[in-house]
Amino acid sequence: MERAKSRKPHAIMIPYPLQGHVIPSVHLAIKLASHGFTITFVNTESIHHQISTARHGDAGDIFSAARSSGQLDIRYTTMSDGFPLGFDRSLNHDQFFEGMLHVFSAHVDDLIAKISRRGDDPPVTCLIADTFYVWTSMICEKHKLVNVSFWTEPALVLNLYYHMDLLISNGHFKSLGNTLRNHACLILDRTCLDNREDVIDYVPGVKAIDPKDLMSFLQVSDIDTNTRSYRILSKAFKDVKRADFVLCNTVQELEPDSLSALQAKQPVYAIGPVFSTESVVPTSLWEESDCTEWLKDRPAGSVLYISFGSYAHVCKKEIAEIADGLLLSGASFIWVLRPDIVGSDVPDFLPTGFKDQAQGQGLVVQWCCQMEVISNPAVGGFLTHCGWNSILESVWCGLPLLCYPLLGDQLTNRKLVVDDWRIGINLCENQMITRDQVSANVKTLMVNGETSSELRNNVEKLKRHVKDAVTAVGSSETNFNSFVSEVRDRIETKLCNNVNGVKLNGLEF
Ligand SMILES: O=c1ccn([C@@H]2O[C@H](COP(=O)(O)OP(=O)(O)O[C@H]3O[C@H](CO)[C@@H](O)[C@H](O)[C@H]3O)[C@@H](O)[C@H]2O)c(=O)[nH]1
Repeated sequence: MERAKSRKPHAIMIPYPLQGHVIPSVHLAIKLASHGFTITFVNTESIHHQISTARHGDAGDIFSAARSSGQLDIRYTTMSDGFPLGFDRSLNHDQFFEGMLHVFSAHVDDLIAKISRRGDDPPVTCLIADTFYVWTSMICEKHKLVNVSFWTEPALVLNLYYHMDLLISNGHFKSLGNTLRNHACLILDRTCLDNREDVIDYVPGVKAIDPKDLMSFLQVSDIDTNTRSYRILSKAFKDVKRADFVLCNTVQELEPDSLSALQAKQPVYAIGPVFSTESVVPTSLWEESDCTEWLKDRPAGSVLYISFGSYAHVCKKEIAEIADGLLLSGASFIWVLRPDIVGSDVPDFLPTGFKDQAQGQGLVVQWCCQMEVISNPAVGGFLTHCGWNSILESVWCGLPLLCYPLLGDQLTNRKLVVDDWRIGINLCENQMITRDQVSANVKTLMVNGETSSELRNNVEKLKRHVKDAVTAVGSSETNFNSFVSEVRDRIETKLCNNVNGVKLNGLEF
């Protein structure tokens, strides 16, 4: 037993193969390694290929600089996601997610078996996988690993998915499976899928939430979408209930009620924000533009930073209205528009002449180092799709937000930002976005006035909570240390249970 106790924990980490999941996972890997873990970090070959392409050459071992600067034991490997490198995952989104649902686990199984066979020192004892994966408990049981789920969205969103059964039984979310059970609806009449529209006030830890603020996947009335996303969600959020630990990239003080409700069910730790302002690990999937020169002589707080993240798409019409609204507002801006923002088959999406008209006022880039740009004193506001990383990063930099949620958790995140914390405003009030609304709201955010200063005061308060949380005595740091100690104990217990001649991933007793 003593031999087992003195060994370092060795965790395999598998982020979801999307930018907004890879970035916090990389930071978590570094944090765990600096607390004595050995980490084997796994990117899909496709993600590795995109990182390499963005850097115009093979990115190699992305942790090599972090390893030598911090003497961290992080190993790096890649695995197939089941599709060839040339397969356009953005364009063939549905097919890709079917693969994630049905094929990915076989590759994970293979990889873990391979790592176990080669007898790594220390042996693998733990798996840290993204909460959206549907296979984690099955893999952990098979390979006798401690199961850690990493949640990269707000605790509120986890809490709502966690209680999907309540939403279904109360008629606020009618899954297709539920509908099919109802014989009267067998004709698949769309009205059968209409969800209740009154306020949801029965989810533990959620005071009240309007159904329009639920994650988009729980608001669908389209049958095909409903079946596909429901199959992933129902499996993943059943599976998370079997995790030994759940790590959330959020802050206890920001979401105490949802966290308490979840903590009453299983060990859930708020350890966020998990990011570093000086990361040496390449993670960008697109080539970054350097905006420093452009920002150099801009007055403090004068530039609006705009990004819709790495995943969601925006249609050409919306881009045109935002573009015109920006010109009308007269505000300076940096606008990140990734090449597949409309679709990877639509290369030209900006209105003709926009770049010329915006010269001097704005800069359009395909990607940048967001943390570096929004930390620049010239930046004074953030027009965002409400991705959770962007919200945390914006709060960290004390920037108020202009919210344009597009899908998934972004709709729920908007509620936190605008309604609960009052650190942002909506870009538009109803579905249809217009240039006049864009211009008016950009001005409200960027030009000094009552609303702008109230938002700035509120975001400063939140920023203090977030920064305090990661100090040595702060909640996130304390939670992280408890997790490290608990996971070590759990590994030991697991090893004890496997004693008496059983060999666990190459570890002998
Ligand atoms: O030019 C850019 C734009 C973004 N980023 C970074 O990319 C990440 C983007 O993450 P996020 O803001 O969360 O947006 P998405 O990429 O859209 O993230 C996905 O993952 C998030 C976390 O699970 C979810 O909240 C989102 O809804 C989902 O779309 C952030 O760390 C940004 O700093 C850059 O470095 N450069």
